[in-house]
Amino acid sequence: MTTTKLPIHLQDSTLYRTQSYINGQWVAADDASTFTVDNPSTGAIIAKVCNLGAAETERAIDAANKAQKAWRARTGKDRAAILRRWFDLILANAEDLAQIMTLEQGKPIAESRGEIVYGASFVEWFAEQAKRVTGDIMASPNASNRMLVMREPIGVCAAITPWNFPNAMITRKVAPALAAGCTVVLKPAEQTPLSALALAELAERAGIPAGVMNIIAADSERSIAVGKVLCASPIVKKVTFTGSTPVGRILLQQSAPTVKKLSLELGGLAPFIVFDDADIDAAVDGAIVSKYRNAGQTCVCANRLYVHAAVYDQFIEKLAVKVRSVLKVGDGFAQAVTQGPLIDDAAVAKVQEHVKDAVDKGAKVVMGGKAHALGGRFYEPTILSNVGEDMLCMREETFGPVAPVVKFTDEAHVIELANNTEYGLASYFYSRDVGRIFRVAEALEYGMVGVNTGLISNEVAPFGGVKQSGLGREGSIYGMDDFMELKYVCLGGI
Ligand SMILES: NC(=O)C1=CN([C@@H]2O[C@H](COP(=O)(O)OP(=O)(O)OC[C@H]3O[C@@H](n4cnc5c(N)ncnc54)[C@H](OP(=O)(O)O)[C@@H]3O)[C@@H](O)[C@H]2O)C=CC1
Ligand SMILES: O=C(O)CCCC(=O)O
Repeated sequence: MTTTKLPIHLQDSTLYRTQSYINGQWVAADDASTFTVDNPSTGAIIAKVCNLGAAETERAIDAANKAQKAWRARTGKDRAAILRRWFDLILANAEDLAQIMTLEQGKPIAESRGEIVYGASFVEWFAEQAKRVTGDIMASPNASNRMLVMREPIGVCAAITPWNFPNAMITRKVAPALAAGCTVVLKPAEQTPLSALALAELAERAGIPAGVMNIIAADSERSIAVGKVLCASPIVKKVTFTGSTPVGRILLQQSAPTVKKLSLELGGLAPFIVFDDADIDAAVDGAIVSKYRNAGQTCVCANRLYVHAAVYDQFIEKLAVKVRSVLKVGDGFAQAVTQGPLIDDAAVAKVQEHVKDAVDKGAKVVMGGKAHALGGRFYEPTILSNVGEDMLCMREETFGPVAPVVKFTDEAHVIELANNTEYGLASYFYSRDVGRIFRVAEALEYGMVGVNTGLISNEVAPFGGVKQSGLGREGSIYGMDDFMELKYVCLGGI
């Protein structure tokens, strides 16, 4: 653990871990190497984190495998009690966890506090679900047979998580895995390992046994080797990943030789449609939440806004007024800030590229459209009008605070445009016509549809996408299914 002076004040400084966690031990890299983590608001180095690799990952898999037998043998009720202690500890330490998150991820402290509660909700939910695993008895076509179906934990799971939700993407994977009786080896993103390691510290205090939850921190280069080991291992039975579609494809490919089960939460290109019968003020509020949460760095962010011609000017005007009045860019720790920095220079470059491409092709900058005066990784909340389908921001996930607004006139055509993508994660629309609500919700080729709301995520909802946005669902009553196998037992000679 670190004993050097921390860059922030924590009530409990022992949550600020820089070593990885394998088999209940805090460990450094075999070669003692480290990587730096910075504060995206200032660029200041906030930690040197041990940089683990392939050999340490093999040991973590081995530990998870050894722990698996005893963990799965416990009752669901027993596992639930331990998860519940983890949940209580996360909430008891919520302020420290939020401080760590804003420090390494940059999001406004209010959003970090919200994410800790959101992340904890998955631990509570799956602690409850651990007690509710059931099987089935089927009517046999043969009178002398009896047919049973049991649910069993799949075994050792690998989890790879992104930087945009450094807490909730971990709990949304680890909690259902542990509840089901699986053990886990998790690799967080290079940019946000501290939140993951703090969660491991609390897991240890909660009594999660050695080897059941292991965390391997690594920089981007070593992450590739870690990923290869996790995918190639015949011991690992499942990979669960949140991140970009290209990396999802790599993991799928790497897992083919060992025929693993995969859950993939990948990129999105969410359409946000405002029909002419919509409540425009509500649509503006929904667009702000959906587009600018986490500075536009979520996979369910509205990426493409389609607004009916009859309300287009009114919508843009109201959106611009609201963005100016409610969004404040700055350091996530500063008072009243709602928009932190982007995660790194590459993220800023991607946003700049999308805006430049749009402007070059004829888009009009309604507001923003440039780096914020604060400099660094801060980018102005941006609205673009006169947008066309050929622009990059309409074809690729921008992952930044840019709202391209397109005019449409026809319901069938806008559905066609919304569906004209390889992605299928979240979609949104605003309408007060009940017939249209059903028609459009059914026609959108997406895993999730928000109707008259821009915020759809919670622990009860099945989160996930169709097409190349991924495989499987997280959270909800279905979230443990991906961590369990069905076993059919046939009793003969009755
Ligand atoms: N669906 C979503 O929620 C997310 C989507 N994205 C999208 O992806 C874009 C790029 O973001 P980025 O952070 O690069 O996302 P990545 O998909 O590259 O990273 C997500 C996670 O995967 C790890 N990873 C990357 N490559 C490999 C590999 N070959 N083997 C094993 N693990 C790997 C990363 O580790 P490391 O950090 O060490 O490289 C990180 O833990 C964003 O602009 C956005 O469009 C990004 C994050 C989340
Ligand atoms: O962006 C992601 O990777 C997850 C979306 C956050 C959420 O709404 O759960």
